[in-house]
Amino acid sequence: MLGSVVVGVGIAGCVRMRDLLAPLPSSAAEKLSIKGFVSRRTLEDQQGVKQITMTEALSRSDIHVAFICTENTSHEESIRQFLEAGKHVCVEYPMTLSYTSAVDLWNLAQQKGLVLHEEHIELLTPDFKQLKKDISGKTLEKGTLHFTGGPLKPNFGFPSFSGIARMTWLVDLFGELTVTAASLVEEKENKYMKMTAHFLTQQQKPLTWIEERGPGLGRAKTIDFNFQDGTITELPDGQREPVGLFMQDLVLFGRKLQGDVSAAELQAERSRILHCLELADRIQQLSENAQA
Ligand SMILES: NC(=O)C1=CN([C@@H]2O[C@H](COP(=O)(O)OP(=O)(O)OC[C@H]3O[C@@H](n4cnc5c(N)ncnc54)[C@H](OP(=O)(O)O)[C@@H]3O)[C@@H](O)[C@H]2O)C=CC1
Ligand SMILES: C=CC1=C(C)/C(=C/c2[nH]c(/C=C3N=C(/C=C4\NC(=O)C(C)=C4C=C)C(C)=C\3CCC(=O)O)c(CCC(=O)O)c2C)NC1=O
Repeated sequence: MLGSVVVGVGIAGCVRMRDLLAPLPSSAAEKLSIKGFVSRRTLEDQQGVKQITMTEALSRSDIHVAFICTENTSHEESIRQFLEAGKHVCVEYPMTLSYTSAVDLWNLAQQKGLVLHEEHIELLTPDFKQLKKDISGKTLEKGTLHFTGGPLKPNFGFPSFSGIARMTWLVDLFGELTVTAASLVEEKENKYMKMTAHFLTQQQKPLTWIEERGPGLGRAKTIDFNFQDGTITELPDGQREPVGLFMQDLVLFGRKLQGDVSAAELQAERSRILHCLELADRIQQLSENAQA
């Protein structure tokens, strides 16, 4: 059994605790058990799980794994502390708020022989799985992905990082991208922002990603993908699955801990994650240059 700690008790942290308390039967997630949670607040027991201090989490020999579920600005430091302490890490996306720090952390994990896993539930949704099937074999001419949502709390970072799930969709569907232009419109007083990023695929086809957040905007994605033989403007309704998204991710993490994921698969995932973080960095630079 691998004793685990959940760091940060928000939406994601609570779901992690729920799933660790009732892992999918006969799956790799059953290898994990929860020993406690860490919070910067003083909290009562959560779902029967006890609060422990960060020092305890880092030093206890029966704790082998940390789930980092805090807001994005604090991921990097927590990941580093747990890796240094010899613990495996599962972090909610985005891993960090810069490409170089992610490379550093990944090297550290490798040196220490530890698993560093970044959650990507957006790739596990039924809609995405169906979209990927529908698109397979088609040749893209141009496309747009427009995300809207409510304002984020502070400390989630630049929108190309907080919204990396949308870019991960594009990269998973269409391959490696190059950023050609990016801009950010921000009305801080209205809690409104709109980021626009333009990409080219390796086949030199244009893709646009819009990340828009503001009060009253519902969480939604609109797509407009033009292919040589037709257009997809609606997300397909995928087949609902009995296993929740975070549980599917937990099973994948568990399989990595057991050494059940092939080196090729690990390498492909790592390349995709680092590529997306590099694009996020580039989008931030271009947007900030445009504003200066
Ligand atoms: N929500 C989702 O569906 C998904 C979230 N993620 C990622 O998960 C991470 C965390 O996101 P999410 O859980 O949504 O964020 P939350 O805002 O719910 O929680 C973030 C942190 O804020 C603190 N916090 C939570 N509630 C309160 C409160 N009432 N008062 C004061 N502090 C509070 C907690 O830290 P502490 O306990 O230390 O105070 C918590 O870890 C992010 O990296 C995000 O990108 C990724 C995919 C999906
Ligand atoms: C109701 C309020 C609500 C909040 C505060 C919320 C927060 C929230 N959802 C996220 C992603 C996500 N959230 C979900 C899904 C959910 N997440 C949920 O909390 C719920 C109830 C669902 C319902 C199915 C998915 C699938 C993602 C992955 C990102 C994506 O698909 O774009 C993220 C990570 C950043 C991002 O990609 O936008 C945050 C902070 N989601 C919400 O729905």
